[in-house]
Amino acid sequence: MLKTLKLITSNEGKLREMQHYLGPELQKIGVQLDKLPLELVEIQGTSDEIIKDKLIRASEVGDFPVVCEDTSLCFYSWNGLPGPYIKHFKEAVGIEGLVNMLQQFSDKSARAECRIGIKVPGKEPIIFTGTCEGSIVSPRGQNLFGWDPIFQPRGFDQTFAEMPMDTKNTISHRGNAMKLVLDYFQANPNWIS
Ligand SMILES: O=P(O)(O)OP(=O)(O)OP(=O)(O)OC[C@H]1O[C@@H](n2cnc3c(O)ncnc32)[C@H](O)[C@@H]1O
Ligand SMILES: [Mg+2]
Repeated sequence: MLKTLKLITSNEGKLREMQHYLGPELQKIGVQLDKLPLELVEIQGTSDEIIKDKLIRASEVGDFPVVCEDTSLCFYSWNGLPGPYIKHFKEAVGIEGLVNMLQQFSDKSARAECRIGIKVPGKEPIIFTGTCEGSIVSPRGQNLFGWDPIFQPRGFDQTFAEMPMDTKNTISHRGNAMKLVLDYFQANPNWIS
């Protein structure tokens, strides 16, 4: 019988990417990824503090294995801001506004970070972090997931929004964190039983 891991997020884009990449791979090792669309409360703090707290809140949703995620977008010219507050910045000023935040700086470089937290009842929480270096550009691309149209990963001519999901998942912050999740499950096959 498959063991179930509930993915808790309010974000359809994250759900899609995580189910697309993790779903089939986890199934091969006997774990079924199920979705639970729910917005967890997020504290203020560093990205590490936020995911730790978010994971505690996720584990309080029910007595079953849970996975949650938190994404940061860090501008080097802004010493790491907006960071974990990117959602609020984007809601306040839009993606054009995010591009404008860097107008006066020649350094447009940015780092995307993804933290995936997993909590199995009775076991220690585990957090996996993946990053992706890139730069902030004028919006390009059809995929309208978050700030994808303005993030061009280093070494690529396309923004995330111009790439197929498969390509994005092989290089992205989330893809890199998801690889670590799979490595962990493969090394610890009985972890969630
Ligand atoms: O319920 P949760 O999982 O928290 O979903 P959320 O949308 O609130 O997500 P975050 O708190 O992690 O905030 C991250 C913001 O960055 C956006 N985002 C997350 N991952 C992204 C990605 O891979 N590409 C573009 N935008 C992304 C997302 O839409 C949010 O506006
Ligand atoms: Mg959130």
